[in-house]
Amino acid sequence: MSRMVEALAEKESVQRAHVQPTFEALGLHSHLVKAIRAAFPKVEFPTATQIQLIPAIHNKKDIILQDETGSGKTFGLVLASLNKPRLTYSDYDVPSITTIFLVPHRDLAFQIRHWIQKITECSSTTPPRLDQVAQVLVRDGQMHLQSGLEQLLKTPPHVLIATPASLLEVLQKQDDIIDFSRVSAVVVDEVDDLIETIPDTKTALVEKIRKRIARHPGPTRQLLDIIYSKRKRFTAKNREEFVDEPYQTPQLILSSATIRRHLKEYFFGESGIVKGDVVKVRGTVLPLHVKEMLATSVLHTDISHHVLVVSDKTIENLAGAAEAPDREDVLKPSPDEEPAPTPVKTEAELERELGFSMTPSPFNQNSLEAVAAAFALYVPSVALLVIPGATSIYRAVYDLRALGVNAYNVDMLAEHKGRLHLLSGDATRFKSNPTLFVASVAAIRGLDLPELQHVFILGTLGLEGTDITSRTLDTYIHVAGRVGRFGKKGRVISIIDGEQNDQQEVKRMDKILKRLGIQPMKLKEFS
Ligand SMILES: Nc1ncnc2c1ncn2[C@@H]1O[C@H](COP(=O)(O)OP(=O)(O)OP(=O)(O)O)[C@@H](O)[C@H]1O
Repeated sequence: MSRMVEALAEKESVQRAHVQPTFEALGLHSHLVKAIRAAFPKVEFPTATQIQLIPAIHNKKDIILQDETGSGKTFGLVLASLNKPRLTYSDYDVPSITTIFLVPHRDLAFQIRHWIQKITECSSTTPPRLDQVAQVLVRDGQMHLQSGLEQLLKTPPHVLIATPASLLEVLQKQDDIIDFSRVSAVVVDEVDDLIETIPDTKTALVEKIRKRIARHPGPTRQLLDIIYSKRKRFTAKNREEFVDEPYQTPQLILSSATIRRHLKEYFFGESGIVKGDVVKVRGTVLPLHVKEMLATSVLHTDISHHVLVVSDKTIENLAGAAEAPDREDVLKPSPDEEPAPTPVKTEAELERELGFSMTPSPFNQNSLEAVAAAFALYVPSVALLVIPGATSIYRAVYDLRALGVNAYNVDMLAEHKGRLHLLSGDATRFKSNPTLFVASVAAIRGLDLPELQHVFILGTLGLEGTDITSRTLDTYIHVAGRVGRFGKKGRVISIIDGEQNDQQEVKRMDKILKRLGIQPMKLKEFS
């Protein structure tokens, strides 16, 4: 670099530092900031969301955090949580849990732990053991809840990351395992996924959903009722009775890109959990309306949306799709990289495959072929395929492999099934054999694979139910939001069966995009 270029770069970084607060200025300890920079060299300055969020967390008031997908909400929550001081249970001199993250699925839990692990490893020459800093509690084939419970008792971590169902189950086994009056904060990440609410209107559909929710309130509601039982008992009228009672409950942080009015009303009203002052941290998002024309504001402009309609004979762009400009910015495959290692199959996997080879597939093979074709055309290193929840991920993987696609189910604990892709850079050396991760909608909220530029959606049924509700639209926003993160370009390609039920699927997709105000674009390689 010439001296002049160096001087200019230095000037720019000085100017930036003047306008943009540093993590230290927001209250993060300098040793933590050092570890963050060492673990994530690309993280230099806080994002706009983090600038508001980190000081708000230190203020201890409840927080509603809403900003677009990929704006750094979860990452900011992790940093602020690691910065919190640890309390101890004075009776036993054992450290208590400082922050509990409630997340909708195991892979997000492991992603968060992986981030914490990276930071911990960079925190000193003799870093603390990971289980002292972060533990995951999920219902998982590989991890028995009993062992999670024992681990929690033996070494309470600074940060506990759990799915609500597993934490509830552990509390039902041993209700005093966590003293919630000692917990500093409870983060409900992807809160609208964990707590379903609906608008207060009187349509038959809304009534049906309301009854279902009343019958099955779900583990998150039950868990928050336990953690915040003291708040629930406290009203303006009985205030006096509680004067002498310690009224200490954890700071509650509700986070998502899509928090609708009816969810806030649930927290402020019906639930009796949120009282008093709440800090609202909002980014650029505009309110989500029942008529969704503003919803694109929560989708990045650098994501383009495409729909391929598939029949026995053709793969076509959706009628009415606009001509797309050339997308040089979306990476093209680069053939000369190192080949990816082929993992050895387990006995269970081989047995499962044998079973599949003898049974007909539930998937429309034309649609899977369209996925395989678009994947081969566009994907440089990694893509995500979202399939309907009622179908088998393993079967989809098997069928796609038969079509020559390097497909895997997402598993953030396994190197080649996601872990390698959690941090940008690690997997780019495997470009010659791009990977397609297959997941259902239930397992993609909050996932962050920095290289991801393509998401495929197989049919509309994965987008929550057969009716189009606000949840369907929010689900599309979250699926699309896996790409276009942090200034990267992205494509969302929906694959729709054009021969099903008088084009019902095509009409449904068209309606979803219209309600979201999205103009689909043509993929010029298809007719
Ligand atoms: N200050 C920062 N500078 C650079 N990169 C950042 C910064 N903060 C977060 N990131 C990166 O941005 C990506 C998205 O972060 P994160 O998952 O926290 O977003 P999010 O808002 O929670 O998204 P979603 O709504 O989809 O869950 C991650 O790869 C993270 O490492």
